[in-house]
Amino acid sequence: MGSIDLNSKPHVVLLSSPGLGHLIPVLELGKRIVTLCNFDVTIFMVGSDTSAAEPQVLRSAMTPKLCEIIQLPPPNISCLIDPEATVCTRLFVLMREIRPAFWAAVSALKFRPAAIIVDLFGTESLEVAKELGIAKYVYIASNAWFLALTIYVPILDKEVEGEFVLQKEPMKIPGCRPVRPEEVVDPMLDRTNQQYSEYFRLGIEIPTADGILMNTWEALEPTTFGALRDVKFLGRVAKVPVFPIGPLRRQAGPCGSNCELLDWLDQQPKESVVYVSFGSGGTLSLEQMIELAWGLERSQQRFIWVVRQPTVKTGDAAFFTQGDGADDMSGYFPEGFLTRIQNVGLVVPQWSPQIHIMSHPSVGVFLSHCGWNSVLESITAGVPIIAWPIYAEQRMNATLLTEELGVAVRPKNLPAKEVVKREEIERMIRRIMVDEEGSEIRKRVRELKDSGEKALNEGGSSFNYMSALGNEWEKSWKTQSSETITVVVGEDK
Ligand SMILES: O=c1ccn([C@@H]2O[C@H](COP(=O)(O)OP(=O)(O)O[C@H]3O[C@H](CO)[C@@H](O)[C@H](O)[C@H]3O)[C@@H](O)[C@H]2O)c(=O)[nH]1
Repeated sequence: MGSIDLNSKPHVVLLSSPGLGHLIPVLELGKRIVTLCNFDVTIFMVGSDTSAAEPQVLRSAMTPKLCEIIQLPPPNISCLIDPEATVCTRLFVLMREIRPAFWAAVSALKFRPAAIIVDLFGTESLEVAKELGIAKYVYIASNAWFLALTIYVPILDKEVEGEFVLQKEPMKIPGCRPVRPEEVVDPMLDRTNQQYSEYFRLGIEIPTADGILMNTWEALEPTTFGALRDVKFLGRVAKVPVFPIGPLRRQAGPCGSNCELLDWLDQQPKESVVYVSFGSGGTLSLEQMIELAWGLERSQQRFIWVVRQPTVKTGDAAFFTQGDGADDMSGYFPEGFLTRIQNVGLVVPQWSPQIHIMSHPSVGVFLSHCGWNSVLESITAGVPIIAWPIYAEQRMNATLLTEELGVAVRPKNLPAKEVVKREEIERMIRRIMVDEEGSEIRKRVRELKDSGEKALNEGGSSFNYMSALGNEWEKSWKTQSSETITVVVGEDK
C-alpha cells in the first residue's frame, strides 16, 4: 500500500457482497462520495456469475465512470457449507473467505485509503481496516429499525428463551418499535441454524466499526435514530455514531435494451399501471403465481409483472440460480392469461429496467417484496406500495411501510407462509388504484418523497452527515503519517 500524497485526493475503499440488492446501494454510495466529498473511490465487489443483469448494472453505473470497480475472484465455498445452507449463510461464509483477497488487494493499492467501508455481510473485513490502521465503517443499505434489531440480537439472545418466532409477545428494543415474532429477520427464524450464529456475530461486529452509514434518512425514522444515539436506549449498544446518508438510489439513464417497455408506458394514462417485482432474487410458488395472475386480471388495472420461474415455495431461490430469462413462461399462468391480458398487461422475464419503470409517471403502485432498494425507489418516485414481504428483513420493512409510514397496504397473512388469494390481491390493488384510501396513501408517499429530497439536497440532514464524514476522513487522512505501512498477508484474515 502506498503512502499519502497530499497533492492527490483522499481515497475511500468500499467492499460489496454479491447480489444486486447489495451491489447497487454500494455503487450509489461510491458515486455519492465522489460527487459530494470530491474523493476518489475504489469499489471491491464479489461478482455473481448467476446474475445475467449484473454486467448491465455495472455498465450503467460506470457511465460516467466515477469510481474504480475491481472484481475480487469469488472463493470456492462448496466444501465449507452444507448443500442446504441458506442464502444468508452462503453470503456470510463467502465474505469471510474473501478476506485474504481483500487484504491483499487493499495492501497492493498505490494509495493509502482514508476509510474502508464494508457492507452488512462484510463486517469480518473490518479487521483488515483495523490492522492497516485505517478508519472503518459499516454501510447498512436498509432502515434504522433493522439496524436496531441487528445490534440488539446479542441481548435478545440472553433474554429470550426458545425460538423467537414462538414468542407470545413482541420483543422489546429500547426506544424502538417492538418486533413481533412473525416479523423477525430470516436468520432469527431458527436459532440452531448457522445463519443465526452468523447474524449474532454481526450484531457484535457492527459496533466495532468507527461509524455506521445507512441508506435512509433521519426524518423517515426519527424515533429509532433518536434511540440509536441515546445512551439511555440503544446508544449504549450501538456505541458508535450512526450516519443516515440516503435515500441513495440509481438515476434513470439511457434505457438500453428494454425501450419497448417504456414506449408502452408512454402510452398509458398517468398513475394507471401496477408494477410487480420481487427484487433480484424473489420467487413465488406456482400456486401463488396463478393467484397473482388472476388477481391482476380481476383488478382490471394495467400492469407490468417481472416473472421468474416458480419455485416449490415462495422464497429467495433465484438468488444464486438466476437463469438467462429465455424460458417459456406460458406454463406459469392460468390458461389463456397471456392472450387475455394483451394490451393491458406485460410480463417481463427475469429482470426489468426497474429504475426507468419506477421513474415513469404512468406507474401508480408497486407490488413489491419490500427489499429496501425497491422501497426507496418507490418512495422517491412518490409511488404507493403493496407490501408483499418474502425473506430477509422484508417483513419488518412491510410493517414500517404500512404501520409507521402509512404508504402501503399489505395482505392479511404473510405471503411466505400462506398463499395470498386472488380476491385479496384484487382488493389491495383496487384500494390503491381506485378507492379514496389510495389518494390518501399517495399524498403521504409524496410527502416522504419531498422529505427524502430535502435530506439529500444541500443543507439537508443526509447531505450534512455525508459532508461531515468526508471532512472527518480528509482531516485524519492528512494528519496520518505518510510512512508506507508494510503488511504481511495472513492466512486467515
Ligand atoms: O427486475 C428487476 C428487479 C430488481 N431490480 C433492481 O434490483 C434492486 C433490488 O434490490 P432490493 O429491492 O433491495 O431487493 P433484493 O435484491 O431482494 O435486496 C436484498 O438487499 C436489500 C438491501 O440490503 C434488502 O433490503 C433485501 O431484503 C434483500 O433481499 C433494486 O435496485 C431494483 O431496482 C431491477 O432493476 N430489475
